[in-house]
Amino acid sequence: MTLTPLDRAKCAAACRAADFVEGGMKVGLGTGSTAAFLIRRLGERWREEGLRFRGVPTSTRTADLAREEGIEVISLEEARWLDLTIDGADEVDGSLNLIKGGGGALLQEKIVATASDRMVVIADAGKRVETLGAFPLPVEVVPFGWTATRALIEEVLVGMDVLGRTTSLRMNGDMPFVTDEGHYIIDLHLNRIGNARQLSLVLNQIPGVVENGLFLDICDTLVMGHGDGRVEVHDLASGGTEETRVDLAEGDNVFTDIAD
Ligand SMILES: O=C(CO)[C@H](O)[C@H](O)COP(=O)(O)O
Repeated sequence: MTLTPLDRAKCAAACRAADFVEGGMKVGLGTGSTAAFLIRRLGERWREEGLRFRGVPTSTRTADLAREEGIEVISLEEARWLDLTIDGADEVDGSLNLIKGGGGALLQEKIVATASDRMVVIADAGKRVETLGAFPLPVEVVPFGWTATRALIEEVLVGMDVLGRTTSLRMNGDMPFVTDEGHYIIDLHLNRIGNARQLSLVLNQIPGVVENGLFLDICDTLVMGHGDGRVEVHDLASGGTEETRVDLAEGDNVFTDIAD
């Protein structure tokens, strides 16, 4: 099976980040295709190295995959606090601020990441941007009165430093997409977000808005993969960047399982 350079980049980042998990840790497990590579790799380490840790999933999809891999799954209520969360992202800027929620799991992802000593983001190099906003910003809303909530969101966007102002209700076929918590998602097509902090605060003040996909000052480390197996690890605290290469042969099973 031929794997795309994009899959290789995601897998390289995920395999490198899997090394951050140590025995006895409580680990937040992200959602999405990059996070799926991570969970496969952690499953390998569980079986082959006897690595034992407890995973807190950020979605039912991730919980199912982690259990399939034989990883011990606990809830955030049981864990209370986590050593580490590893998750994907839709966009990452130079300060490691993020847009997340492309997979619709932003609420659990934000709660889990915020309840962690360290958040590590795994991403292919295409996710790196100068300024956030080309990827539509997901906003999770309560279904009750969602059209009124959407109108209020569109109203506040008028005063914001953004380029685009259209919004769309995320769909799943003919029906609205429903999150694990039973909410809807409104995607904001902003193109460029000039002041992410202000936008995040204003959005979360609108009644009916549960949370938005801006993750500001939450990510500590970015592990960015390239299609040739190169991986850059950017650490915010030290300001340092380390470059390594992941032996992709090592991740072959991980690749195949996901690609299938
Ligand atoms: O935020 C997310 C899910 O809500 C994902 O982490 C984000 O969408 C990236 O996904 P992928 O790794 O598939 O590109």
